[in-house]
Amino acid sequence: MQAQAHHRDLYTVEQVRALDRRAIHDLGISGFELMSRAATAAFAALCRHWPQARRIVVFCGPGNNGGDGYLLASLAHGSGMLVDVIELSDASRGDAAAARDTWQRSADNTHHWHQEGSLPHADVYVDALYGTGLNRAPESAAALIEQINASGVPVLALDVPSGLNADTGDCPGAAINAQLTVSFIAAKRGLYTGHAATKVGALQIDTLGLPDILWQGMPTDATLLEAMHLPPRTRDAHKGDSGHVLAIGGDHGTAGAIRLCGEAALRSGAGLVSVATRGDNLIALNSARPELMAHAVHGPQELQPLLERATVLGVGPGLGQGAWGHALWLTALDSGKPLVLDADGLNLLARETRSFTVPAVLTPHPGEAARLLDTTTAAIQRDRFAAARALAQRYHAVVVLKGAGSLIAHPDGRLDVCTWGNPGMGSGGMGDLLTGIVAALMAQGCSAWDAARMGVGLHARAGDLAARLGERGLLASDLLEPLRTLGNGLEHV
Ligand SMILES: NC(=O)C1=CN([C@@H]2O[C@H](COP(=O)(O)OP(=O)(O)OC[C@H]3O[C@@H](n4cnc5c(N)ncnc54)[C@H](O)[C@@H]3O)[C@@H](O)[C@H]2O)[C@H](O)CC1
Ligand SMILES: [K+]
Repeated sequence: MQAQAHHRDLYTVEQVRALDRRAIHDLGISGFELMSRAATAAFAALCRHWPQARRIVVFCGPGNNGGDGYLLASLAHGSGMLVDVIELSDASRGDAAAARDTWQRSADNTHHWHQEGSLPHADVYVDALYGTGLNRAPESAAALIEQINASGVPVLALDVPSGLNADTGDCPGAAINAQLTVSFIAAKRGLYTGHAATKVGALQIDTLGLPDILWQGMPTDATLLEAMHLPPRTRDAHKGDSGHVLAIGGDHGTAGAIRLCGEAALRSGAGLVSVATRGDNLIALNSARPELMAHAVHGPQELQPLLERATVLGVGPGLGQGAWGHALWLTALDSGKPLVLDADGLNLLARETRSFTVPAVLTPHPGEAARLLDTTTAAIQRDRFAAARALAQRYHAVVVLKGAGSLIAHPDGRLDVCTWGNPGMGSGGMGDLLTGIVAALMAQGCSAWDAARMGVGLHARAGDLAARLGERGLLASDLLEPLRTLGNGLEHV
């Protein structure tokens, strides 16, 4: 399997179709040849992943995804495997019909799927129902998809797990749970975010042996986030060189959130970290982490001198949306300091929209994003790429849309996708850490864009390192040590 030509580029379905057209019209490689190469690549992956497989069932849909399946079935039959093909219809057209004929000539083991029928057992099921052509929730195939998922037989998905939207990562209805997905020619962006995490399984991208020239000059939509960390400190560095983060939050009795934010900023290398919070949080903060300089702030007048000394602000953890929190939030936004907004800092922004002129990073989860765009969480998750870009445009800020496959969007349209992280990170306080990490990186001189990308990557990779002791029971504070290790580029410790 060749490494994809541009290993980090992600494409929309339309852009992949443009690549197909270029392959066919400029390189003179026919659609049927592409289909044959796809089948060959997928069959090789099947044999590598399941070397003991002797019996397979290939489920073929009406389009070219089905065509890939028919040709894979022919290859498997030719290699001596026992092969059944179950098809949704015999209405294939064009290349898919030619592929179906190829299968029919090599074996006549084709069955039409009936809802009441049971599925033949096999070592592996091959999902060739729908690929990039999926344009709505599966109707007739929904019951078949549920049967396949319930069978317990491992599934190899061709190009896209059927039912997953290759553009958005959304599943409008039933969708295949694959153990392995082999996707052709280019990485579709929907394979990396949203429901993809539970549908795709292991993912292999196969360029089908096409020459690099195919991708040159072709538009891409997004980029896979790469591991980043700051360069080592110069030997004569002192704390003043690494900026001063001011974390603002922690209403009565909510010291935990702002403490995690401050600690994460310290562990991410900020030279100084101050905390502006309610007076009754001071003892908790000072005893837990004396390196944090905690200040009791009753209102804007006490906040002002702290703002003047700060390089970057982290606003929102535990802030609340009451009079106190709102007053501090307004003063912070009017200070003209670069900032990271999270949690209630975002909920207040949803109530009083601002477009930022200073470097700003917003870190909403889908619910906060919905409030910021006056829509529903379901709408956000239906197209996370569009939502992240809409937020970045509306607020003129770098936006991190959290969730499986966090997206980092720049107001100019650039977008990175983070594939690290795990479900254990859904616990409280994880977002507070990210706020502190990003603020600390900005305080050390990173642009909002670089700080958001580096911060999301460090946060998620720290979560994966900490999850090696188990995802269940993973706590935000478990990430603080790995954060320091990764932040220094020492991930192999
Ligand atoms: N990208 C490449 O270079 C290659 C792509 N190939 C394969 O082709 C499919 C895309 O094929 P296409 O015919 O466009 O669509 P699908 O096979 O995914 O879908 C078939 C057909 O089904 C209809 N449809 C869509 N959604 C539904 C639904 N929910 N219910 C019922 N019917 C639906 C719609 O009309 C579609 O056209 C790609 O994924 C690759 O596997 C080449 O074969 C290899 C190279
Ligand atoms: K498929």
